[in-house]
Amino acid sequence: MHIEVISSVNEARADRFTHRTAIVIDVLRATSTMITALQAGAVSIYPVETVLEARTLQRQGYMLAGERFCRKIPGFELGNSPNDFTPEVVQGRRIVLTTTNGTRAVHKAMRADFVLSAALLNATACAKAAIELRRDVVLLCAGCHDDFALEDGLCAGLIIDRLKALSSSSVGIDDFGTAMLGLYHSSKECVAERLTASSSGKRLIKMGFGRDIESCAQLDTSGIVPKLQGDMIIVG
Ligand SMILES: O=C(O)[C@H](CS(=O)(=O)O)OP(=O)(O)O
Ligand SMILES: [Mg+2]
Repeated sequence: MHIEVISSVNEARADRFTHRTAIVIDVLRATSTMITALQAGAVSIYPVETVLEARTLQRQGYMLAGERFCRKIPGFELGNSPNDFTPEVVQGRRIVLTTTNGTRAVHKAMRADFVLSAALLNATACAKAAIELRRDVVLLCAGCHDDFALEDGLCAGLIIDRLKALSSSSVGIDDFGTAMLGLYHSSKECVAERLTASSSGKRLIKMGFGRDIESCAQLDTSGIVPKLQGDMIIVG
């Protein structure tokens, strides 16, 4: 198995995904939110790039969720805080999600044979699912506004660590992936601190979303692996 890591959406050329399994990572907060929503019983998540597309789907019974500048979009039922996606709120619902980076990243990865969503919450489950799909793997760090985001790179390193431990075949890693594996190994005793000190973490704290960082910093608390099927993300 060969593993490549793409540092941000900006670097995500379509040809990097062909014949591969793509793992999209947006720890703060979109992919953590997707995992939490599906864990809480949401039926599906429809990732869209614009607020207008989301509003159009509201008439078809979708629950609208997402953020701009970290805050809930006016008229939407939910923002991008994983803690708001409780069973009471989302069980049985079809959700449309639009966020600044994460949902854009899912769209960039759509050329892949399979598209999975990962965060710290489901890293090991996601690595296992990727191994079962028997393709080379490309990890797409969503990043922030086209730049690399530390929390996504750290999670990529964690998933590479798990892929290496669990794969029965030999594993080759590109240079950026090797660097992210090193980042994970040097951070594993202080994951929450790394998230808090990251640019995205500082921004979320400033905006009053510090509690979300605590939730997103949990390792392997979920066995849910969101998987793209057509336009929808469902439990894989
Ligand atoms: O809602 C979030 O945490 C971010 C917003 S921003 O890019 O940090 O302003 O969006 P996401 O798509 O989850 O990275
Ligand atoms: Mg992010």
